[in-house]
Amino acid sequence: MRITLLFLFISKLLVCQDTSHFGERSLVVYLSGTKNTQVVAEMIHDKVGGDLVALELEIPYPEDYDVIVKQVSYENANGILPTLKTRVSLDEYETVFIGFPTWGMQLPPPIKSFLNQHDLSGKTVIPFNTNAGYGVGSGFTQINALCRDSKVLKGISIKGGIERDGVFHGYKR
Ligand SMILES: Cc1cc2nc3c(=O)[nH]c(=O)nc-3n(C[C@H](O)[C@H](O)[C@H](O)COP(=O)(O)O)c2cc1C
Repeated sequence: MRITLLFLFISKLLVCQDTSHFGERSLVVYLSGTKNTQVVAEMIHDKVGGDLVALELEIPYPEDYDVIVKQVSYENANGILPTLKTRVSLDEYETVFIGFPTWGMQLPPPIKSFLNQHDLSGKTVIPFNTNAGYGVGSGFTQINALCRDSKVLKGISIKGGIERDGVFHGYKR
């Protein structure tokens, strides 16, 4: 059932786009703590090809949900951009799909790090999101603001796990 819904979701995402130029020059880059966003990223990658990259941090977030929430809140309040372990060269890509979970009703700090460190100007950016049922929050608006010189297409958001309540569709931290 869940897989069927995800297929419908990906189809909807791609039907909304002009897919004629997707292919070897596409990148699907994502952040995922408990694999919900990862599953969606893998499905998009299966459809469009190109490369698939998971963002990893130099210092991973702690295991405990409440501790992560506090850390993320502190990072957001103080403009802290966590250091990424993952290095990506975007030169060869025309289209970049960017996947992220909603954290504190906004973009997770590691996605802000990625957008801060990479030049996406002139590229087509397609955001996608999973969340616990409260939606993408300001995530897509923030992507638009951080990718002013890109062509940002309409993103799609889907309900994933509810980590706060111990509901995991991917895996438990
Ligand atoms: C630090 C943190 C903050 C979160 N904040 C929200 C939120 O504000 N709204 C929401 O709907 N879900 C929130 N979630 C839940 C995740 O968005 C949801 O479980 C998502 O599917 C996780 O994706 P992932 O498995 O790819 O990490 C939060 C999760 C974490 C870890």
